[in-house]
Order: sequence, then structure tokens, then C-alpha cells
Amino acid sequence: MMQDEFSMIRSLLRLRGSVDHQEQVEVDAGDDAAVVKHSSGTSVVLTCDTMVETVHFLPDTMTPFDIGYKCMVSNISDIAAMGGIPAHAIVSLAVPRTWSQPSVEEIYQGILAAGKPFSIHLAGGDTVAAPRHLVLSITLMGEVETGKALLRSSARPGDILFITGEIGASAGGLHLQMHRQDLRKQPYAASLIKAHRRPWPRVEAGRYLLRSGTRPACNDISDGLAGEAQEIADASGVRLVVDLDKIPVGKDLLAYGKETGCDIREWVLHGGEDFELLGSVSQTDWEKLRKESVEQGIPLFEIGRVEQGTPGVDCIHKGKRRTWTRTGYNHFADR
Ligand SMILES: Nc1ncnc2c1ncn2[C@@H]1O[C@H](COP(=O)(O)OP(=O)(O)OP(=O)(O)O)[C@@H](O)[C@H]1O
Ligand SMILES: Cc1ncc(C[n+]2csc(CCOP(=O)(O)O)c2C)c(N)n1
Ligand SMILES: [Mg+2]
Ligand SMILES: [Mg+2]
Ligand SMILES: [Mg+2]
Repeated sequence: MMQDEFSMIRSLLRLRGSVDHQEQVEVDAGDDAAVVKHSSGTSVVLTCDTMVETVHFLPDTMTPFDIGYKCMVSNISDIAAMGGIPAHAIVSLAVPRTWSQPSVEEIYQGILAAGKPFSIHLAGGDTVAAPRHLVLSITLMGEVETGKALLRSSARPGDILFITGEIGASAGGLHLQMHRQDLRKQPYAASLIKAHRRPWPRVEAGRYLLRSGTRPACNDISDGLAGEAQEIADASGVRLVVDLDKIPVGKDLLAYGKETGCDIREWVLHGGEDFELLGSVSQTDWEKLRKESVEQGIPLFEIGRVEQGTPGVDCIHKGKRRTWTRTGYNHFADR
């Protein structure tokens, strides 16, 4: 039995417990809109990402908690990619009849859990009926020092290209859940499934990059490495060269690929939903960044370089250089 719209909203808001970022909250959820103060010297960072049943998840690939969690992470990740600090979120929920009240509350628990490490204040939202599939959309507001945001357009010829962690595991976890449930209990399975359902947004790395004063180019990898690299190339007017052998890949993904004979390179380059950051800085700054990042426990892996040339991305594998023609995940690719 589902509560009426207004009881549902009250139940969902009660799940928040205490209000995060209280010092900034002038008017909380409950009025026509929330009102938040923001500090001088900082600018507002705004982003929005949506998840749709059948497009971003299926009952077999994500629990309701995971759906809320991952939708929040995909938003936090965009703030991280700008070097910002996430602060206030607005949640829009379109719920079909087939979803029960406890399942919707579970989505909320996931949203709140993902926001908790960053003290994100859930400032309100909207709740409507949906004809068939669930749609969850989150708008996230954050702060960044004025004039300091990390941009896709900052890559320069001579830069070193880097990434903040292993990639491909999310797509591997999706594949395993959709096609190889028989391997679910294998030792490598849990970490791949976790990578797909509960990614971690790189806020610390984004803040570290911003504070370093090196002004790196930056983009988060939601649509796959190849596509996100292309976005940096286009925005900066440069050519990116990615060394395939340098891309960090986890041992569990390697084990899954070995067992199934699947081409894990496809997932590493085009899988997406890994939410690592892809960036570039000058060679001199790279030496400094790499040294300090080790001391601070923030992983940074060199994966290539930036060159002058027609905007685009090349890859080098076993000494051979080729151009990547495929772009990132495209929602309308089959239309
Ligand atoms: N419907 C829309 N109206 C206005 N701007 C949009 C719309 N959709 C996307 N944009 C803008 O286009 C840019 C690229 O959006 P996109 O969603 O591709 O980025 P992303 O969130 O980094 O990627 P992903 O959605 O894969 O996480 C962003 O600046 C975004 O605000
Ligand atoms: C059931 C199911 N099928 C396919 C996928 C893969 N997938 C969906 S959207 C997307 C790119 C990022 O989306 P967006 O651009 O909206 O942020 C990817 C890689 C999935 N997660 N679940
Ligand atoms: Mg988006
Ligand atoms: Mg995004
Ligand atoms: Mg992004």
C-alpha cells in the first residue's frame, strides 16, 4: 500500500534525521523552495543527472538503495570534476504503481547514504506518478572558489594525461549481473558488482587538484574514457594520446575477462560509470602533483600525453598509434 503524495513526502523527509550544512540553510524543505546562504569568495556549482529504469538499471542489476546511491554519486562526481564541494541536493522522483512505499524509502536511504560522507543537505524535491518506469533525477549544488573551477578546456600541448583510479570494473559488474549470474559467487565477482552499484566519487582528488594551484584540465568518466577524453580534446583544442598499456585495470576485472573470454578492453575504454577523474597538467606540475598525491594517499596514474593537432584522441598499443573514432555513451545512438 502506497501513502498519498504528501504523506510520502513527509515520510521521505523524516528519513534525513538532522539537517546537514545547517549554518547555510535559511529555509529548509517544506516551503515553496529552499533558501541557502553562500559564502563570499565562492561561486555556486550546479549540476543535474538522472537515472531511468531500464536505461540505467534493472531489478537484477541494482537494488532500490543502489539506485538512490548511484544517482547521488553521479551528481557528486560532476561537482568533484569541477574541483567543488557538494552541499545541497534536490530530488525529483517519478514513481510507477508497481513500486512499494518501502522500496521508495530505500531509494531515499541510498541517496542519503551517498550524501553523508560529504554532509550533503537534502533541500527538497518533487514527487509525481509515472506511467511505467521509475525515474530519479537529482540536482546538486556545491561551492567552488571563484575563478578556480577545474575545466575541460585547460589541457595544453605537452601536458601529462592522468586518471585517478582503475576503470572498466563497473561495466564488468554490469555484464556479470546481466549475462553471467552463474559466476556471482566467484572471488572476483563482489568487487565488480560493487563497482557498478556503489561507485565512489572523487571529491578529495578534485579538491586536491584545485588546491594544488596547477589548474589541471578535468572531466569525470561517466560515459567512458574514450568519450570523456574526446570532450577534453574538443574543449581544449588539442590532441590526446592515451597509452593503453598504462591504463590501470583491477585484478578482478582481469580475472573475469580471463574466465569468460570477454574483451575487457571494451569496458575499460567505453564502459563508463566508473566516476574516476581524467585530467591533464604540464610535465613540471605533474612531477609535483604525483609526489604530493602519494603523500596524501590520492591515487594518480599517468596514462598518456597531450599534443598539438586536430582535436581528437589517439591510442598507442604495442607501439602502434591509432585514432579513436568511437565517442562516449550516447542515449540516442539507436534512434
Ligand atoms: N537538457 C539539458 N538542458 C540544458 N543543458 C543540458 C541538458 N542536458 C545536458 N546539458 C548540459 O550539457 C553539458 C553536458 O552534459 P552531460 O550530461 O553530458 O555531462 P555529464 O553529466 O558530465 O555526463 P553524464 O550525464 O554522462 O554524467 C552539461 O553542461 C549539462 O549541464
Ligand atoms: C540495465 C543497464 N543497461 C546499461 C547500462 C549502462 N549505461 C547506462 S547509461 C550509461 C552512461 C552514463 O549515463 P548518463 O550519460 O545518463 O550519465 C551507461 C554506461 C546500465 N547501467 N544499466
Ligand atoms: Mg549529465
Ligand atoms: Mg554526470
Ligand atoms: Mg561529468
